[in-house]
Amino acid sequence: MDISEWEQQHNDTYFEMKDDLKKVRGVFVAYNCNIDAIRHIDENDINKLLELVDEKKVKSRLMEYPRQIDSPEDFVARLIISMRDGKAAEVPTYTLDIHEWLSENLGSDVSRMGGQAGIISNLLANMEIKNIIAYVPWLAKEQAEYFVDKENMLHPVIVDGKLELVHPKNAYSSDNEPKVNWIIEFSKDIDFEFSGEKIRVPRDNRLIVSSRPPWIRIDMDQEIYEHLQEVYRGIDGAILAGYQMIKETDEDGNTYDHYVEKSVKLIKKLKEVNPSIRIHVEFTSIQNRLIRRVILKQIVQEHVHSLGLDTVEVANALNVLGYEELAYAVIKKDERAIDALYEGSVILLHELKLERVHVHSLGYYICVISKNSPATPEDHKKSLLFSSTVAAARALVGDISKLDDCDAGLDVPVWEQGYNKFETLESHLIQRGIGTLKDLEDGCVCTPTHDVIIIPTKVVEKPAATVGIGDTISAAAFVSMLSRIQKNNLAKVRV
Ligand SMILES: Nc1ncnc2c1ncn2[C@@H]1O[C@H](COP(=O)(O)OP(=O)(O)O)[C@@H](O)[C@H]1O
Ligand SMILES: O=P(O)(O)OC[C@H]1O[C@](O)(CO)[C@@H](O)[C@@H]1O
Ligand SMILES: [Mg+2]
Repeated sequence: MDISEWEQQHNDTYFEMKDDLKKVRGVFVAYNCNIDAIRHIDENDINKLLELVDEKKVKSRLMEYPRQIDSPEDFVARLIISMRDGKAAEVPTYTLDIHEWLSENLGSDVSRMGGQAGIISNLLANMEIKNIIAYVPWLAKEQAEYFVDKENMLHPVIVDGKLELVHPKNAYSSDNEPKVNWIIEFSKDIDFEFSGEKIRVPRDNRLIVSSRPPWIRIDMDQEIYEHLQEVYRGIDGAILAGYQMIKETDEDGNTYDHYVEKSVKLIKKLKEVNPSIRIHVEFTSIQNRLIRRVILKQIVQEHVHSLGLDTVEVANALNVLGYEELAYAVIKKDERAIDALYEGSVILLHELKLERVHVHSLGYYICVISKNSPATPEDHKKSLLFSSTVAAARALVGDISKLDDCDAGLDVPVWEQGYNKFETLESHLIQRGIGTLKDLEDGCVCTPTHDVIIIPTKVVEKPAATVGIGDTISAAAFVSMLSRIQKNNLAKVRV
């Protein structure tokens, strides 16, 4: 199929999938919500920041490449690296001092909902999907105000010993404080000088300072946990994210095993609430390699059905699973990269015993599916095409505030460069005997051990916002897949 036929496929599928969303009875979303303090900086700002820090210290930090931000010098060093190399980065800070320092010396332009779970909760509630049940262990009053004010936006609370679902603004604890992340955005071609080196920013990008306050815990209130089966409204799927918050040993002396056990217990509880529930984990950048491996091998493997991640995260996952060479091939920007990405996705599917691995990359998605997936390859393909249109709408407009806003994605073209990468993979797979030209033209290949869906996707030339588009892609695809499972089940009942 040529690019115009792929555009037609997007548009033919869209209205059917949009309509099917109403078949989903409810989605549970946990854990991480942030307030994202967003600041776009220019030359003046970077020069002002440089005056506020010790140049010698920054120089030495630049060499050391800090993995966490403990001081203003660490922050400025990571900012210079991001601006100079044009690479998006997300760096944790364990001290609240950085938030204070940035508030005093930089300030933010706007604050918005952040965190995979926060972004996904709002997206799905705005897409008018029934019963979006968010669970945030550290829900504070200020954070609760960032949830969309809609009736289907819910959070569990215990009232007189019984579980109730209310809007998050009525569910917060006044003991909690908001978790604020800083998103420092900068544009291509900014010029500045540091220690005699002239630096020109090669592309629009951002540095994310992910706060990790001492009170953060990936856990669930015991009373809510015990009453969870009272959620009788039917939860067809769960989207879980935020495991990157788990520490090797926390301030209370609990090791990561404690939180792995709690996380697995919640997944098992959700399966008690609905034995046919599908569980999705949205991945993210996890600096700590031990924690990254523990999440994959002890939470995702055996307990989770679906994994969403971008290409860098595929490489990072492969790396800690022992596939260092393949991980490097995924990251290298050469012809083989997309092949390695496909191979790596298949390895993740089998090694982590998943039903589905959905990888999003700029211009194409790859989704590998196990032979026992409750949705057909055609269902998966339609859900990917639908999510490509929804993501394009979000990139174009900056947000989705109602389901019809997604229609805006229909006018976004499939990206030529993404289509070319798709064709590269198509030809390599045919050369290796994995699928015929006909299969690949449809983007749907069935092999003896797994099925593969590959689609070229819509890309917005000048996106209004980029943070959270990956979360949007994964959530829209996963939930529309849930609607297909519901549709198939309803069809069986009718027969
Ligand atoms: N301009 C754009 N138009 C459409 N999709 C985009 C655009 N920019 C980024 N994307 C999609 O968003 C994804 C980013 O996902 P990810 O890296 O997981 O970031 P996040 O999780 O913060 O959203 C990319 O892989 C790409 O598929
Ligand atoms: O790991 P954290 O601190 O929850 O942040 C995860 C992501 O959520 C965001 O708030 C928005 O996606 C970003 O700050 C960050 O990339
Ligand atoms: Mg992501």
